[in-house]
Amino acid sequence: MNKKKLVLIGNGMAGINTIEHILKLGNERYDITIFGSEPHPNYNRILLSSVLAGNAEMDDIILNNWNWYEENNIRLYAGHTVNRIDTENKLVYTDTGVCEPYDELIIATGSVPFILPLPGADREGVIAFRDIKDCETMMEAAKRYKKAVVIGGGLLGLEAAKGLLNLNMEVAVVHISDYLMERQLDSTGSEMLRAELERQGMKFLLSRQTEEILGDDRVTGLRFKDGTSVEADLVVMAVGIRPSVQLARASDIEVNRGIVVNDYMETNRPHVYAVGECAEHQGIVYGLVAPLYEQGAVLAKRLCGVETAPYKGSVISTKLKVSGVDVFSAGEFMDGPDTRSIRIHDEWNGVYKKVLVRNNRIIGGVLFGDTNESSRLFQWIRNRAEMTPKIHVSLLGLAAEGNGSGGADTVADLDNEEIICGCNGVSKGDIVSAIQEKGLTTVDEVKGCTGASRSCGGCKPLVTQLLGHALGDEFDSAGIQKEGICPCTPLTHDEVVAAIREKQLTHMREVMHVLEWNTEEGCSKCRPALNYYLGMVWPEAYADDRNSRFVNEKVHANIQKDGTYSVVPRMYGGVTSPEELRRIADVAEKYQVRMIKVTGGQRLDLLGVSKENLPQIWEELGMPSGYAYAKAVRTVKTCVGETFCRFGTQDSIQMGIDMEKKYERLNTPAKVKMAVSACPRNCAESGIKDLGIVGVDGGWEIFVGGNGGVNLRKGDLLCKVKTREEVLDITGAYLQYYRETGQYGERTSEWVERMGLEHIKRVVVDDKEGRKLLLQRIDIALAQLVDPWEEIVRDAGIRETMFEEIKASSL
Ligand SMILES: Cc1cc2nc3c(=O)[nH]c(=O)nc-3n(C[C@H](O)[C@H](O)[C@H](O)COP(=O)(O)OP(=O)(O)OC[C@H]3O[C@@H](n4cnc5c(N)ncnc54)[C@H](O)[C@@H]3O)c2cc1C
Ligand SMILES: NC(=O)c1ccc[n+]([C@@H]2O[C@H](COP(=O)([O-])OP(=O)(O)OC[C@H]3O[C@@H](n4cnc5c(N)ncnc54)[C@H](O)[C@@H]3O)[C@@H](O)[C@H]2O)c1
Ligand code: SF4
Ligand code: FES
Repeated sequence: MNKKKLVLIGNGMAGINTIEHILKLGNERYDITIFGSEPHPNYNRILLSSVLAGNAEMDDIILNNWNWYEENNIRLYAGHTVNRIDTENKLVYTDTGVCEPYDELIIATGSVPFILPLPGADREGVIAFRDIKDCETMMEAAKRYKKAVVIGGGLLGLEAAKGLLNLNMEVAVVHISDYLMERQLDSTGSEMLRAELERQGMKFLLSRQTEEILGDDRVTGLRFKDGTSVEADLVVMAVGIRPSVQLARASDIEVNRGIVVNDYMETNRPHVYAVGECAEHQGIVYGLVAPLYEQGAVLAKRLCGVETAPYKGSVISTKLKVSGVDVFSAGEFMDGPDTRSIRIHDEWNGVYKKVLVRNNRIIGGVLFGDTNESSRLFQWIRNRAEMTPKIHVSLLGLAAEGNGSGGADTVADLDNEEIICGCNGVSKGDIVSAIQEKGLTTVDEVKGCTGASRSCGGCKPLVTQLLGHALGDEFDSAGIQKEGICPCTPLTHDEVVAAIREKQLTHMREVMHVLEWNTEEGCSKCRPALNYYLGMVWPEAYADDRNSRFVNEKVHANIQKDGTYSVVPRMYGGVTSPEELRRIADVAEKYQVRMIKVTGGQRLDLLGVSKENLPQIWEELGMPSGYAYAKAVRTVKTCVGETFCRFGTQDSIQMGIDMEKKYERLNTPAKVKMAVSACPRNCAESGIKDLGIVGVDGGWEIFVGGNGGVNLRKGDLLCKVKTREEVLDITGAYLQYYRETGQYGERTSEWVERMGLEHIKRVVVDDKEGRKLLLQRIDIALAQLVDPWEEIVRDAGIRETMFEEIKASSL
């Protein structure tokens, strides 16, 4: 059957959720192409608040990595914005010159933050909070500035403010109303929230309307309509969002506030659908994922020809994601002439519960301080349940139990239809049957299997309780805490490596089979990890599985946001020569390389190379790969050292070259950056490298576990040695020990903290016999390595396979 072309505009949460549903339905109909303005794979926007607050890393919030697109034969244009849709001829056009035909088109362009049209709103330091870039800007600003002001005391503003507090900024929230979260809370709940947030260090400027943003180039403060002002060197606007509809409007698709859709998410144009925050259904535009996912499920079925009930709108609930503050709100919460309420206000415990009733039906509620009952309350609200003496007693009973009620009894009491994960619409029954039928034992497995806890993560405690309830005596609470590699297995990284050694497992399939993976092929999380572990344990016998590597490692170059690649040849110790520079210049001219950039690792990066030209460029450069794309030893940065510098006490350049020549291409759990400085002035920044060497009088100091990236960490002094040979011995043993005990993806900065510096010292420095064995093992590993660029240039077979793969992949 000839496949139809399905095009999705918007690589965000709602659009990709729809595609996931289509894939689950068994996608035989469509060739899928996705356009996304952001240069990232699909990520969990909700958890940006957690990243900002320091409770998650950027890597943790990727929902579907680059490999997922490849594995599902999806062509992704990341960093491409669609700027025109021709609905007559069924074509979409991008700002990058791509034109793509479609048979069916989904618009999922989300929202844009509303920026108050104030004088000075374009000053540096005035931002919104919507995407990874904003989050990074805030994290950077927090390193240099002290005073942050957030405009808007809604969900987003308070989560941003809490994140900035955690980043050690002084934070004031400017709010237009006289109480916070007035769209979700009544005045009592809001007062309690304000008091708690003030206790945590937040300041509030309520009932203020900003008139002007002050400053020259960069913001210095805000002036309000009442004449008062506040100082600020960072301003975050969180005053609501607007559906992103310009594209649809310009393409003659009906737009009101959002893109108007019917109960099947169809727009007024044939074969064009809209889903997510950009869509308007029965006059409502939603701004939370739960309704957007409900829309996606209906649309996916519609597109796959599976019968579906129409989408009839959603009842929504919200939870604030600020640690130490439990707030839940759903349905109506403001008293009216025709409403009655049941209220529990326990000032001693800091708990407030309010349930609103109209015509004896439960129509809404607020929980503050104890949100354990939120699922049950939400269920009552969704069903417009009748207020009964039983529910009344149950509500009062909850008050008597006070803060922290819940636990096993709470989940045991829930009906099977009750929704545990509001974001993904997963019920207690769904989770319990998945646990029982598929033998799940961890939250991660439940997440992989049912989707519960995959979005805001607020339901994780309930999922954990359900596991305990469903497994009874078999429930291993310690086991629940351990992090499995991925949802395919409950085993941890360490357990898998131990089993590979003990059971002599030598192939990926064998590992999955013997260790009872619950998927046949594994997934994009476990396959690269297993490929690394098998290669590390069996360096001579194991044949690297290229297909299990991430796309950059497969093509030995870094993909850039515009779909081109970057080429970084190795320059040992950061030293080059006129001949090398000439070759680089010739190649750059011949292949019209867009930019040559000096990298932080002291090499030259050729940017904007088209994939077809990669092998010719490698050949004509005649230099080894710099491995700038791999989980491997990257660079050794050096200072000029004693040869040229007055302060130099050692030959840092030669030491750097020796180390780089010895360890180049070595696969490691995560990238490894090194540096050698010839005196403690540390011009090569040895103190923030995975391995940093510093020359001192009569020897060298070896620093480990440094990191100059997002999680800045100063390296620890491992030991001091006298000779070049000792440096190579200790660094070799250190690298091999990291290779053997590091978890795939774990940088040395995390590994050193996990293992403990003293322990590493004992193994690598004090235990001479052990060190010898580590060095023997690293030598075996190093002996297997060949330069991938040279191999591809030399071997037409490999080149062809790689090219087929590159062609098949749009990434
Ligand atoms: C910090 C933060 C915390 C949040 N917390 C919660 C929460 O706790 N619970 C909750 O339910 N919701 C929360 N939300 C809201 C939730 O993230 C959104 O409702 C959801 O992401 C919307 O999904 P979407 O796919 O409609 O839009 P988006 O996720 O915004 O995706 C749209 C994508 O389309 C791209 N795009 C737009 N125009 C084009 C174009 N012309 N061409 C190509 N690409 C285009 C955009 O760049 C974007 O990547 C939060 C939002 C933020 C910012
Ligand atoms: N935990 C969650 O569920 C969560 C977290 C973050 C974001 N979100 C979603 O992201 C979207 C954006 O969130 P949001 O908080 O920006 O939107 P919002 O519309 O919910 O809140 C904006 C707030 O800004 C206030 N405001 C408006 N104009 C103002 C002004 N001139 N000065 C001061 N305050 C002003 C409003 O009174 C309102 O309380 C929403 O859809 C929200 O639901 C949800
Ligand atoms: S680290 Fe010391 S020796 Fe090296 S360049 Fe700087 S000052 Fe000179
Ligand atoms: S409630 Fe948000 S992920 Fe489950």
